[in-house]
Parts: sequence; structure tokens; C-alpha cells
Amino acid sequence: MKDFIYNGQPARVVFGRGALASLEREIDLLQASRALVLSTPEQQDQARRIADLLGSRAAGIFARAVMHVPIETARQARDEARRLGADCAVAIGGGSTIGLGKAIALDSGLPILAIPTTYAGSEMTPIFGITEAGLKKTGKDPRVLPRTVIYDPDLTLTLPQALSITSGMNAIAHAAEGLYARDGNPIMELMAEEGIRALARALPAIRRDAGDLEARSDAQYGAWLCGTVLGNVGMALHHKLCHTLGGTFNLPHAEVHTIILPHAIAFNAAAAPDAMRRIERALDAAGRASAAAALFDLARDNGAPVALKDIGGIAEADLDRAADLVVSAPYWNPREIDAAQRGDIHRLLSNAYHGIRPD
Ligand SMILES: NC(=O)C1=CN([C@@H]2O[C@H](COP(=O)(O)OP(=O)(O)OC[C@H]3O[C@@H](n4cnc5c(N)ncnc54)[C@H](O)[C@@H]3O)[C@@H](O)[C@H]2O)C=CC1
Ligand SMILES: O=C(O)/C=C\C(=O)CC(=O)O
Repeated sequence: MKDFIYNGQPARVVFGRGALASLEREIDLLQASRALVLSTPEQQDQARRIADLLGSRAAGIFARAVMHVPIETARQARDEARRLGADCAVAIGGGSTIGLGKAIALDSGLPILAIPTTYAGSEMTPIFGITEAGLKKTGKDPRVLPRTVIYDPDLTLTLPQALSITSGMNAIAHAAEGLYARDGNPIMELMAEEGIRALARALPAIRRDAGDLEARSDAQYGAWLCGTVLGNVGMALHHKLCHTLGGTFNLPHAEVHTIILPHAIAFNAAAAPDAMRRIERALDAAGRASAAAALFDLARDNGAPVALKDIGGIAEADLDRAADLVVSAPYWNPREIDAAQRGDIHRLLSNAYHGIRPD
């Protein structure tokens, strides 16, 4: 057993079908009485339902969250929170809405109660991202970690099937990289392996029937575990590639994670054999397929995109720039990344562009 530091991060989790019914009690436990409810425009009906449940404890609704938290939206939401005298933010939605809550908390220290409806995992992390002048900056601050998280699988039934699969792969990516993190520890490894296992079980069932509540519940459980891993240990090449492609070419977050993951894992396989064994075990692929190939199959067999060329927004010629950006400011990675690796990174991107299954 290697030496490690485990730094538990406080968050109260209420999990299960019908968990939303505990909302009032949870707001009381936060000693809040004027909640600002946040959502995207697409989820404003759900935001209204939350405000109705809160009754006099709802100060207002701000239903303008968008992907990657543009600074202008963050400023409007912060102004609205001040104007209404809000004493907490209730974020119902995916990473975009929870990210907006984090932008408010960063400025004001308001506690966040998160009600996640995708599998991206932001609700379990102290990581925030804000986009200014086309550049997304991320950072860590304990003030933005949601204080309470309500996971109610009923609320994920409306998550479109395609996004359910890619969002699940986004969650798996956090766990896969957590398994070879430089600052990893045995507790996170347990969570990562179990998170991958739960999602690998859930995604084919959701693909068969988007209304399968048992599978929706499994997927949220997996997302919780994988999000916890993201919030506790450092991410590596895969997340660097996705942040570069998402930030520079504005590609859709969950799809990019889905397409890149098998290739990043193949790139790191020889440098992280224990992580590969755990991923293969969690995917029930041991002795049958490599971790990278099994991740590719999980995405492809459940109808997710596996080629960058199929999602648009990036041309093959753009891969040169992406490879330059990745090697010029790499994240720590189990296989060292420097200028000498540029050719291999370009090859990785080219394989992802064409959707070639890694062996
Ligand atoms: N700070 C962190 O720790 C993390 C941040 N993120 C950030 O979150 C963003 C992506 O978040 P995602 O959750 O992938 O997508 P999202 O929050 O952008 O949601 C995508 C779309 O799906 C809709 N949607 C979500 N749940 C739904 C439901 N149950 N029913 C119907 N529609 C629903 C949303 O309203 C939106 O239109 C990116 O900006 C990413 O960088 C993602 C993971 C972790
Ligand atoms: O970019 C952010 O907002 C912060 C982290 C993530 O998006 C994690 C991820 O790539 O899924």
C-alpha cells in the first residue's frame, strides 16, 4: 500500500426516488429562507416546480444558465441574488446550472443546494469554471462545493437518451482518470471502480428503456461516486484534451468526453497497468478486451458518437492546433507529456477524429 493523504470534503447527500420531497427540510437545515432557484431556459418548468415546493422560502427564479458559465450570465445572476436578498442558491440541472450556482457562491459565499439532473458530477466538486472573452478559466475553492445534494432519479427521466449515455461516459471519465491520479488514494479507487461498474450496468438498460427507474437510480449512484473522485483527485491527459477541444472549438462537453476517453486511456495504458485492470474489471471485460477497447464498445454499442468528425465543429486540419495546445501546457499525466509527444498526441486526436477503435 502506498502512502496517501485523504481529504474528505463535506457534503450532505439525500439519495433516492422521491428525495425531492425533502427539499424544505434541507433548506431549513441550511438555515436559509430566501432561495434563488437556478436552471437553464430548457428546464424552467422544473425550476418553477422547485419554487412551488419552496413556497415562501423561494425568493425568485433565474432560468438563464448556459454551458460554460459566461461571465456576463454570472454577473446577472449575482446581481439578481443581491437584489432579491437571497440567502442560498438552489441549482436544478446539469453542470451548466450547478456551475452558475458556483459562480454566485464564489462571489458571495451563498450556500448551494444542488439537484443534479445529468451525470456530469459538478455537484460533488469544489471546481468552478467561468468563461470570459472566449477563454474558460477553472479553479478550486471550497466555497463553491454544494453543501447539500439531492439525487432524485425521477428527475432524470426527461434527460434525453443520447445525452444520458454521453453524460454517463463523462462521469466514467472522471473515475478512469482518478484511478491513475498522482494524488490518488485507496478510498477514491474504490469509489472510482464502483462508479464505473454502476454506470456500465445502467447505460445499456437506459438505452433499452429511458424510463427504467432502477437503471436511472444506478446511473445517479455511479455519477455521485465518479463526481466525488473528480472533486478529490487530479485529472490528467483526457480532461486536458476535452477542456482544449471544448474551450477552443466550443465542442459539446459530454460528447467530447465520450469520444476522447478510449483514446486517452489507450495512450496511458502501459504507464498505468493497475488502473487498466480495475477499469477492465468494472466493465466486466477482463480477458476479453482492453480497458480502452471496452470503453469504446460501451459508447458505440449504446448509440453514442465515437468520432469527432461526426459531431461537427472541428475540421481535421484543426487537430494540429489542438495537439500544440495540449503539449504546450499539459496537466500531469502518468505517461509524461512534453513537446516530444506531440506526434503521438496528434495521432491520438486523429484516431478520435475518425472513430478508430483502440486495440
Ligand atoms: N465544475 C465541475 O466540477 C464540472 C463542470 N462541468 C461543466 O458542466 C457543463 C456540462 O454540464 P452537463 O451536465 O453535461 O450539461 P448541461 O448542464 O449543459 O445540460 C445540457 C442540456 O440538458 C438539459 N438537461 C439537463 N438535465 C435534464 C433533464 N433531466 N431533463 C431534460 N433536460 C435536461 C439542460 O437544461 C441543457 O439544455 C460544462 O460546462 C462542464 O464544463 C461538468 C462536470 C464537472
Ligand atoms: O470545466 C469545468 O467547469 C470544470 C471541470 C469539468 O468540466 C470536468 C469535466 O471535464 O467534466
